Amino acid sequence: MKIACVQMDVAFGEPEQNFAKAEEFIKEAAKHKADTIVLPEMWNTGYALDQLGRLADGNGERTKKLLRRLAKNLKVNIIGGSVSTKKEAGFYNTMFVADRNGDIAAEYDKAHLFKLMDEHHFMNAGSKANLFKLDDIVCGGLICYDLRFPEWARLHTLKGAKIMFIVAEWPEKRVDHWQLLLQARAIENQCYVVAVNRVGSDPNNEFNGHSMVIAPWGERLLSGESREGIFYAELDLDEVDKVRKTIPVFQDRRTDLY
Ligand SMILES: NC(=O)CCC(=O)C(=O)O
Repeated sequence: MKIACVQMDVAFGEPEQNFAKAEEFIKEAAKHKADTIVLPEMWNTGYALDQLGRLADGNGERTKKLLRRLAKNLKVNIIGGSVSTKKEAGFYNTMFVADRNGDIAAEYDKAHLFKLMDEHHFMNAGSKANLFKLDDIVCGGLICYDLRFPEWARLHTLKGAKIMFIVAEWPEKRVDHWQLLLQARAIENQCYVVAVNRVGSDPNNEFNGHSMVIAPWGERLLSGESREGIFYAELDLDEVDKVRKTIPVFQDRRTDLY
């Protein structure tokens, strides 16, 4: 599976600009024969949390329409990063996934809200896991701060995920945590981790990308520097089974102890 990580800058509180840019990036990645294209977190509005009443996507309709159209026309899978959505109960940080047929394969509301960026004052947390199939491969999808909760990633790999997609607006000042935690999640879960972070800045933070693709043995297949652009990597899914056979962590877990 050829992966395209769209490490884009997000215009703060400017969905029109961001929708146009995301579309251009997706088209460019499709030209490079990507199978699966991944966008970053909250790419429609950025963390313009006090403007969500005006800016958030109503039930994600605009986002779903864009992703479905592009996925179907270009015959690609799209992990739509996440967008701010307005649903009946309030605002959410929502990931939509569209498959090559143009169907929505997943809708996931971020489960862990990040207090340091005030998310809990404005957003509601989701409470469902995010498992979906792309080209017959079981995948999981997490959003940014979710990465700090190993049990959450584990729950997805216990249910069969071989690729974990993680989308983020993870500030530069903690990028060392980002890199280490991503590598740890890949090694401990013996799965591919595909992680896309934004670049640029908003009124509160600087973001320096470092999107990463990590193999199940822990090798960094991609470390996306700090510039805006698309970064590519190839996944060989047989590697997951090989690594899980070599060190059978999933069989050796002491479920009688924990
Ligand atoms: N957008 C987020 O959830 C940021 C998480 C983060 O920066 C962290 O350190 O965790």
